[in-house]
Amino acid sequence: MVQKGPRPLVLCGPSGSGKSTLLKRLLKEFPDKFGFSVSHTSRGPRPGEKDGVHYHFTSKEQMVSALDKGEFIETAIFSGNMYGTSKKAVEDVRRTGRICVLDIEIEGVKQIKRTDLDPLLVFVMPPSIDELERRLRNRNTEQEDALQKRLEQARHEIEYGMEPGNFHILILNDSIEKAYTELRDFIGKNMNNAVEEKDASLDK
Ligand SMILES: Nc1ncnc2c1ncn2[C@@H]1O[C@H](COP(=O)(O)OP(=O)(O)OP(=O)(O)O)[C@@H](O)[C@H]1O
Repeated sequence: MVQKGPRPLVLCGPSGSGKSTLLKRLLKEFPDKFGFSVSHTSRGPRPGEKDGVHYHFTSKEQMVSALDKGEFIETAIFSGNMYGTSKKAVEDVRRTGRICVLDIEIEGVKQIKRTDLDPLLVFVMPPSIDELERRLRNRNTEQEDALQKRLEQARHEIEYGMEPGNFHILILNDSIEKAYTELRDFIGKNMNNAVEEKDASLDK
C-alpha cells in the first residue's frame, strides 16, 4: 500500500505530444517541488537514456513476475513493450517530500484512477496527427513500424483524452511556451487546493 502524500500529477498523451518536454521544464524550474516517478519498461534505452533516471530498464519476464507479486500500481503494453509504475517508485518520491509526477499511458491512467492516489490528470494534446508525425520524425527515435504504431495508437488516445470526465485538463501543445504556461497555471490553482480542499473530481 502506497502511503498518501500530496496528490500526484499525471501527464498522459500520445507519443510525441510533448510530455517529456513539459516535464523536463517543470522539474528544471521547480527541482525541490516535483519529483519524477521512474517507470519500469521492457523496451531498450534510447540514446542518452539512463537506467534508473529515465526508466528502470528491465525484461518483460521480470516485470510480469513483479506484477504477480503486486509490486506495480499500473502497467500497460505499448507498441509491444511493457511499461509500469512500481509502488516503490512513487514511494521514493513521496519520501523526499516532493509532488510525484508520472508520465503514463491511457491504460495506466485507468488503473491509477482505481487507486486511492487521487492524482491530477493532465492530457497533452498534439495540434494534429500530421504535426505529431512531423515531431516524431524529427525526434528520430523510432523505426518506421514503431512510428506507425504510435500514430495509430495516437488516434485512439486522443479520442479517450477528449472524452469529458477522463482528465482534469487538456493542454494543447501547439507552442511549448503556451503549453508550459497552461500546465503551470493549472498546477498553481490545483496543487494548493489539493492540500486544503479537493475541487477537481472526475469520473472513475
Ligand atoms: N510545441 C512544440 N513544438 C514543436 N516541437 C515540439 C513541441 N513540443 C515538443 N516538441 C518536440 O516533439 C518531440 C516529441 O516530444 P516529447 O519527446 O516531449 O514527447 P513525449 O510525449 O514525451 O513522447 P513519448 O511518449 O514517446 O516519450 C520532441 O522532439 C520535442 O522536442
